[in-house]
Amino acid sequence: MITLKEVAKFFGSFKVIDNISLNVEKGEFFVILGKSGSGKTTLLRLIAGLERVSSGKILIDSIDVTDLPPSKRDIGMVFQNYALYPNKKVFENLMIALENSRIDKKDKEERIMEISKELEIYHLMDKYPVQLSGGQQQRVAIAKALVRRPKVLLMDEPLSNLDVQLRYSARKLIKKVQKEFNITTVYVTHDSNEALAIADRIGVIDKGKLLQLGIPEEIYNNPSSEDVASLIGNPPMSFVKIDGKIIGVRPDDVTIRNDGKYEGVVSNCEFWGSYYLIYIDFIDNEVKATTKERIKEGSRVKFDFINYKVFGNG
Ligand SMILES: Nc1ncnc2c1ncn2[C@@H]1O[C@H](COP(=O)(O)OP(=O)(O)OP(=O)(O)O)[C@@H](O)[C@H]1O
Repeated sequence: MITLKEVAKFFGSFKVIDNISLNVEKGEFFVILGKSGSGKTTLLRLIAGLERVSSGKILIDSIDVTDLPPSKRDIGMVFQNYALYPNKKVFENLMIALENSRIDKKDKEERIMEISKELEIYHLMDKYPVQLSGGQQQRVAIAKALVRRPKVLLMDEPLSNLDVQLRYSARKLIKKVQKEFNITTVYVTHDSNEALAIADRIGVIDKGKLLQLGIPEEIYNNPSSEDVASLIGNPPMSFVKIDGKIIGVRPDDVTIRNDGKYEGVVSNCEFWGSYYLIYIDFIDNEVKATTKERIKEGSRVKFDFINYKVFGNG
């Protein structure tokens, strides 16, 4: 379990992390979601010990690690750039990760074989990193982080260099291995769909503050504020001002019909595969809706909201 107690981090006078307290349970897949610059990477680096907290405490399995260096925290890390030794073969890269483990050579080899089979890199042991595809390098980097069997795995946008197809298979594999080894994981992303797909629980942060903590369904169905709602879902929610109130409505919750209460003009129509996404201008607002058929730009349409969330007075 990882415990953060009122953790704050300043760079100069700039508060990057603002008194964050949270628990990540043993074996939990915890995702930190936030936009660029929100403080995600800094929070992960604080847990790793790559940055020192300005105030607060960090505990791993009830041990206070606040003042310990990364090497003493029993963590594995995977970052965007996979940090493999270019002049070492895959097998040697994995051996280096076990350099300080007090187990004999045979056990080290067994562990490497086990994790390599799991991550489907067994056949790549004699290759140099440069001979591997991005997806293969990423799997080696994960193997490198896991082969020591750390208590905690920290991942910072580990899929961002992969193409779309590979991202899906890689995230499935990460989740499978994480559950099999029951490893407490903190995973940073700015991609809300990725967060919703992979997380046991999500912590949404903005400007260094923890805005909401919950399971994916809670965060999606019941965002606690406009800031959280604006980060979740693709296509995203529209925010409209109606009768002095700010209302958040998802594109799926807008129906186009002849007797609709509202009326506007379609300014854009995009094909998204199984539906079209249309943008409707009305009064000072823009609403996105999904439709089964293409609607020409410039058309007038009537519509209703079948579901929405009120976020306050506008
Ligand atoms: N070493 C540093 N010195 C000063 N400011 C920093 C330092 N590292 C990060 N920052 C600032 O702290 C803020 C948070 O940065 P951080 O990298 O944690 O955000 P992020 O959410 O991970 O963003 P991204 O998704 O773009 O990587 C940013 O405004 C950044 O400019």
